[in-house]
Amino acid sequence: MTVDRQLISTLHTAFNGIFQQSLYADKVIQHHLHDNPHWRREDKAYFVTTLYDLVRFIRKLAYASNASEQDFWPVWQAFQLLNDKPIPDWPEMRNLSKAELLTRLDTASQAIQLSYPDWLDTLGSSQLGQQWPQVAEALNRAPGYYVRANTLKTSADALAGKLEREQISCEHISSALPDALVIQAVDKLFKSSAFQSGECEMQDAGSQQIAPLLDVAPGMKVVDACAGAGGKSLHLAALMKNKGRLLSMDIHQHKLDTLKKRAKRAGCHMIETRAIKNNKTIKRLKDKFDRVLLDVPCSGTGVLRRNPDSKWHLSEQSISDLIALQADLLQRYSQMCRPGGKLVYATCSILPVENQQQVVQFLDANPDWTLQQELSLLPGINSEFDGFYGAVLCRNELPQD
Ligand SMILES: C[S@@+](CC[C@H](N)C(=O)[O-])C[C@H]1O[C@@H](n2cnc3c(N)ncnc32)[C@H](O)[C@@H]1O
Repeated sequence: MTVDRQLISTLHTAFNGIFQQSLYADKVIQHHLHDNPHWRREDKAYFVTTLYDLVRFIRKLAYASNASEQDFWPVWQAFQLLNDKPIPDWPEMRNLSKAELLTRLDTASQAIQLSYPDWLDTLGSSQLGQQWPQVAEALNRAPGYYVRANTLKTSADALAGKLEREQISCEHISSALPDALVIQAVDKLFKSSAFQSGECEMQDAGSQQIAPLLDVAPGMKVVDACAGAGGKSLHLAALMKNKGRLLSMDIHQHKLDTLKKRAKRAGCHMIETRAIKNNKTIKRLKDKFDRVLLDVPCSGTGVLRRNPDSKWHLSEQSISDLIALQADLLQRYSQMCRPGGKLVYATCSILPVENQQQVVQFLDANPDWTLQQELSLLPGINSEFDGFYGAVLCRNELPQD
């Protein structure tokens, strides 16, 4: 295989956009794909997978090639060598061999070998012990792509047939995830008629395991208090068969606006949205709901496969701020649940300090709640999907007089 100079020059520009101008990798990728419509399918695939891998492994590649993390050429050359890809005869290439790179890496620290910041490697090890290296490695792999059949409009079988007819090959995952399909050719999905007519939503198969924890039924009153753009609200509406009340809230109106558009496409007419302006918005809803979903802001460490650049943007301080916010939201927003109702506390974090430890602290301070069930999806340990956590908490009935 020859290496195309124009493709690699574009990769270089994209790399600088991410590492020198701090642009988000997905935005940079979208921009360059748009600017290069003539690229062949394999060029596009090489560009996207290589750029994401450079982001994932930048620390390791820079160390192995004895270069700065800002220095594209040796980093890219190390990537090519370590992945047994061709090295062109260009003046930018150094006199490097794969054996030399591997020898340097042999004596590198675990954080460098796994390509994580030191502080995150230390935190991961202290939180997950011996499981951490496996989880860290799994989070360094490219993600799979999944859709959820919108059962308000179709079934997973009918959707699979329709996607296949549109040249999007797909497969059922398991009977435990009846509405989930894994798909190839993700680039074709958004233009497909199945997607445009609201018969499916793109949603990781791990994420699809959160809404069912709420054990909703048609006619219930449910609030999704950190709804964002509505991935889980749409799933809840489908599980409720569009019957009852589903209030989707967030502090950001623009996310709720996106949610409204998605809800319209998906035919989820039961969804009402409300922006949270202050604590009064929450207090007014005290004891009002049968079910409360708190899909709280978190480190996103469970979804690093999709957002590999975020491991370089996170910090110990940002995680400790998030932990304080999560505890506060759990305490205040849980009051919207009626006695006898249920709340699901969820994150896309793999860190117990954002998950189990938050729940233990909440239960210690709130004896009228009990833990019914916990789900902890750890990539590389018990899940091939993204990392998610969900705890089902029940608010005890008030004692009868
Ligand atoms: C993990 S994301 C939610 C993802 C969403 N549930 C989904 O499935 O697509 C967390 C959301 O919490 C929102 N958020 C942040 N602070 C909040 C607060 N004080 N109250 C409610 N929502 C908040 C963020 O805007 C973000 O949309």
